[in-house]
Amino acid sequence: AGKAHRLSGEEREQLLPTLRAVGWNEVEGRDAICKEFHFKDFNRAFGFMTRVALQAEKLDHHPEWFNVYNKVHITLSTHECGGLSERDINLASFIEQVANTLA
Ligand SMILES: C[C@H](O)[C@H](O)[C@H]1CNC2=NC(N)=NC(=O)C2=N1
Repeated sequence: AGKAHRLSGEEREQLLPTLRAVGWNEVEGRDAICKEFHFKDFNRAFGFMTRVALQAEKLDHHPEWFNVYNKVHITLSTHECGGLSERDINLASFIEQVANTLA
């Protein structure tokens, strides 16, 4: 499930640009990243959440998220280390894969 240490500056320079390029942003005043996903309808949005939820359980690493109808807002951070860790990058990558197959 990846280490739970906070990402170093160097690791961030390596890992965050790819996620920024697909719409992830850093959260103001918090060491976390977030992104809003839009789907055609609630059914697809919830299907997306279901698949992410199952992977979150498998990784034992869970998103903070808000869903209203076809929109899902996701924030990722590692509570154990109080900031971004490898686990967040891994989960974000998985989330992108699922979103791309469901958009
Ligand atoms: C007990 C359980 O392993 C821990 O609480 C896990 C669960 N899911 C988690 N999710 C996230 N985002 N951060 C954590 O530190 C975390 N810890």
